[in-house]
Amino acid sequence: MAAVANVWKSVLLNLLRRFKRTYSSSAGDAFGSYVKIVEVGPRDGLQNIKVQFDSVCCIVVEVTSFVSPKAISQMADHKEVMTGIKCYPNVNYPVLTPNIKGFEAAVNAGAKEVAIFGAASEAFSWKNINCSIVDSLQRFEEVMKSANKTNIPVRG
Ligand SMILES: CC(C)(COP(=O)([O-])OP(=O)([O-])OC[C@H]1O[C@@H](n2cnc3c(N)ncnc32)[C@H](O)[C@@H]1OP(=O)([O-])[O-])[C@@H](O)C(=O)NCCC(=O)NCCSC(=O)C[C@@](C)(O)CC(=O)[O-]
Repeated sequence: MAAVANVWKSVLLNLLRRFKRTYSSSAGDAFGSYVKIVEVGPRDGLQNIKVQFDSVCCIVVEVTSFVSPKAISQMADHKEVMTGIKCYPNVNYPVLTPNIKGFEAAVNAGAKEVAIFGAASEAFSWKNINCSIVDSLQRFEEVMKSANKTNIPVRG
């Protein structure tokens, strides 16, 4: 959660800095260092779904990614986030693991479910996980073998 808040915070701060630069003459010191982040995903997302739900309960919350901090610095605190969250019964807390290194780190940090993520195009595969589709499938096979041995569910 901390990672998500950090990402939102940096996005909003960049927007505010740009807005301030553009309108600083009139805005003056209208902007302090305080930014309020309002997560509207559950409401904004659910209002677009026509089906009436009796009740909605998040039973799966994707927590973080065990990826290279050089690629996604916002996820560098994945171990702290994984070990720091309060886990509730009947809720799953999967994490992204693109390769065996990430999988092992995730399991060591207490993850009980992981997700691998590939690409439909070579271009996105290289952009997203810095390897070809074929290489990514070999990496995923390593994760799957280890996950099967340790009885860890994998979302693909
Ligand atoms: C995939 C890699 C790791 C390949 O990274 P790489 O550079 O191709 O691989 P590498 O083996 O050369 O590793 C480079 C450095 O990263 C380290 N490393 C290697 N693996 C890991 C790891 N797992 N965790 C932490 N560190 C790792 C590794 O140890 C090395 O460290 P160095 O020796 O240079 O100090 C890199 O390209 C990466 O992390 N990319 C970011 C992937 C990412 O987070 N993409 C966005 C995910 S969201 C998405 O795809 C959409 C989705 C999934 O949400 C949609 C949906 O939900 O379905």
